Parts: sequence; structure tokens; C-alpha cells
Amino acid sequence: MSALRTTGLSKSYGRKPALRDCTVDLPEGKVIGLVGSNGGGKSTFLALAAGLIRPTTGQVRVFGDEVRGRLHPDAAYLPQHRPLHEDFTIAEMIRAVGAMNERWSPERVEEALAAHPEVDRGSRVRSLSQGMRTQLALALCLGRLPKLLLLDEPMSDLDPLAREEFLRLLLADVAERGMTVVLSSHSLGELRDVCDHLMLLHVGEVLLNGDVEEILDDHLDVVGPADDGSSVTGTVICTRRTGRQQRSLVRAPGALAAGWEGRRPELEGLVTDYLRARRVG
Ligand SMILES: Nc1ncnc2c1ncn2[C@@H]1O[C@H](COP(=O)(O)OP(=O)(O)OP(=O)(O)O)[C@@H](O)[C@H]1O
Repeated sequence: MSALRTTGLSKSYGRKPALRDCTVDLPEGKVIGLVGSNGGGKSTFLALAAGLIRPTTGQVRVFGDEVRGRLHPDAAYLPQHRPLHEDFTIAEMIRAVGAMNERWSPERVEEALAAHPEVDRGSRVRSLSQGMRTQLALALCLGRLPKLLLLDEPMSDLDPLAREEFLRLLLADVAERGMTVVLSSHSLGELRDVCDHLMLLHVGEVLLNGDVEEILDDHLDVVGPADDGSSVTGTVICTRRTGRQQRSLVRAPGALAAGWEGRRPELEGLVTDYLRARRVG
């Protein structure tokens, strides 16, 4: 079953479209990287999936159930601003969220916070660093034992060690409980090692959506003579010329002509080429 399915999903703020005709099927038990340009629609997509905002047209389904303005009981959502009560202590925050949720594991929350024994449970939220707030907010999400976890730029304020710990926690729940994670990020470097599936958004449009390895297998970086571009077969996504050479990213490439060489692209370069092509074109 798909964890998250959208059909013709669009969202406009006033007359400005933020997401356009988005039809995707995100698989269960996978880590899905949501990437794209600034203002591409990532936060809008996650907020629609969480039921926080309503679609202008189209539909979102989580585990087959239509999302109608409320979070699916099997989903948890971490928005970009971490939703915590400033005046609560950590212990009060944990108790409050626990009291609101029928399915709740205080043990999972403690496991998620175990890397920070130095942080007193009596500390007020307002005294915590940004990174610690993120880790507390994530621990509260994991305490709900979600089957689908929606994370909006969760790693932007974490130091390298905290990122490693954060990903370790997520991957443990993916492996042990089959949890599905959709996480948005600007850093493809940090996603490359953890994502099974990639969704690329640009100005509200889905440019790519699929299994990472299949996407990479379906493309080739080709290099050849700048005056011989017409011998490249397949769909040319983006071309750059340097002196007498040209380099192109090609989707569904055909056989290479004499004088051309090809190699499998890196994920980061592939995404950059898709975005560059849209900016130029
Ligand atoms: N509440 C809102 N009211 C009006 N416009 C909005 C609102 N939220 C988002 N937008 C607009 O919708 C578009 C998509 O924004 P969104 O925040 O979803 O993109 P994003 O990919 O998450 O961006 P970023 O990477 O910069 O965080 C942008 O043009 C943004 O200005």
C-alpha cells in the first residue's frame, strides 16, 4: 500500500499557486526525500499531507484514508517552526503531548532524548537551543509511534553529530516498525545516504518522483564535442558548454555516438541540473 497518495493536488494562496496538479504515490516503509528550490512548495505539500491546510483542488490520502483538515491518527508532523509551549518544562511538554495521544510510548521519547543526559527535564522550553528544541519536537513525534512521519527541514539547525543521531533514530523506526518518513531538506548531501525515494518540486510542480536508484539508472551524464550535440539521443535535461566540449544530462539515453562518453550521474548533480534547466528555460 502507498503511505501517501495525492491526486491532482493543487494549493493556491490567494491567486498565487504554491502546488500544481501534483499526483504522486509515496511508498510505505521508505525514507522519502522532498527537495527543491526555495518556494518550490515543499512546506505546502507537507502541510497538506498533515491536514493542516486544505487543498484548493485534488485529494490527499494517507494509508488510503482521505485527509480532510486533520492529521491522520497514524501520522505525525514536525513543521518548520517547532510546535512547543515556551513556558512548559521538558517533562511537562512530554506529559502534555502524552495526555493528548491514545497511542503513546514514553519509553520511545526517552530513547530519543537519551543522547542528551545533560539536559534537565526540568528545563523550560524557552531556555533550549534551536537544535535541542528540534530534538525534543522529534522525540514527541516518535513517542506517538507514527506509521508516517512528515518532517519539514528537520536537520537545518542540528550540528553534524546531532544529525547523525537524528538519522539513526529515524532509520531504527523505519527498520523495526516499517515507518515511512517524508523529510524535506535543502542539503542533498545529507539525504543521499538515507533516502530510498526522491521527490523534486520546483515552483509547485513535481519534476521528479521515484526510487532514487531507478532515477539514477534512468539518466546519463554525457560529454562530447560541443559542435556535435545533435548526436545525443534521449531527453536532454540540461546542457553546459565549456570550450570545445559539452556536457549534458540525458534521461532515457540511447546509444552513444563516437566521440561521446557517458557515466551515471551523482544525485546532487542530477537535481541541480533539473533546477538549472528550469531557471534558464
Ligand atoms: N501562508 C502563505 N500565504 C501566502 N503565500 C504562501 C504561504 N505559504 C507559502 N506561500 C507561498 O507558496 C509558495 C510555496 O511555499 P513553500 O513554503 O511551500 O515552499 P518551500 O519549498 O517549503 O520553500 P523553502 O524551501 O523556501 O522553505 C511560495 O511562493 C510561498 O511564498
